[in-house]
Amino acid sequence: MNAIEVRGLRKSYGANHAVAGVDLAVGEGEVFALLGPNGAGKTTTTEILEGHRDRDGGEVAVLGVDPATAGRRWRADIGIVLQTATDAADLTVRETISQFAGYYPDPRGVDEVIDVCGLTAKAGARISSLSGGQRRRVDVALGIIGRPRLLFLDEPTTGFDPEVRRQFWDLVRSLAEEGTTILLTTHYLDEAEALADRLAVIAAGRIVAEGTPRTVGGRDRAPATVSWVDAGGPHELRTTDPVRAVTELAARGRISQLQVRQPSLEDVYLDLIGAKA
Ligand SMILES: Nc1ncnc2c1ncn2[C@@H]1O[C@H](COP(=O)(O)OP(=O)(O)OP(=O)(O)O)[C@@H](O)[C@H]1O
Repeated sequence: MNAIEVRGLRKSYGANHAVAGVDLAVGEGEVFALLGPNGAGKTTTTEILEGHRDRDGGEVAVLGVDPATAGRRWRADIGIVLQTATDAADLTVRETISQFAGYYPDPRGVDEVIDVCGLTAKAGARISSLSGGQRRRVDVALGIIGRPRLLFLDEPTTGFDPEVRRQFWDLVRSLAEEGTTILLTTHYLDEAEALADRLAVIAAGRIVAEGTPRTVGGRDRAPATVSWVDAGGPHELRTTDPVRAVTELAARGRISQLQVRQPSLEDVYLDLIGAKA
């Protein structure tokens, strides 16, 4: 059974077809990234999967259950880290996490979660005194405290400094190793590349490409860019056979600053969403 199975999902707000026929399958234990520009329909899609928004059409099964009719047991298997930060309460980090732990039948240890989320030094601090990135880590802690089988991460590292982002990636990897299925929404393509087994690019409510970070949108078959400088100045060549291009260049004599660049995930992504001519 797939952890997530979606067919023909549709959701409109008036005349705005925010989700216009999305098909999606995420296997158990997979880390799957949903990419797309602002307003593409990612949040609408994930909120339907989380059971937080109703849909106009299509079939949806999350952990084998339709989220529109799912009950408390299903909810205990789902972890959610939303875009909005935790409300600034007067409770401390430890108190907040302990309180949430009480909502679940088989929670992780509070101190273990505080530790893996890098919050040990702040465990006794009030939530209202935390920085934006620290609060975000509390959001993540609350998302994983219930030991979810499926974790939704909606732009989880926004506001993280580079070091904390790397720690967070390690945390996601260790959750994935434990078998947690993860649906990640992100605008950071390096994050998708580092974490996702597979990804889908969504634009204007439709999936425009799906694959692994290496192959999506024909990335593995796309032309490479060879650039160099010679007596005539800088040059650039797009070719599907960079080895041959480099061999020919080398035979020609004096060149410098030779570079061969395969298209990055960002290049492919921008092409897919029509951001480049
Ligand atoms: N509650 C709502 N009422 C009306 N329109 C909405 C509502 N929520 C979303 N929309 C519209 O639906 C479309 C998809 O929005 P959605 O939030 O799903 O996009 P997104 O891909 O998550 O964007 P972002 O990257 O900015 O978070 C947008 O055009 C948005 O304006």
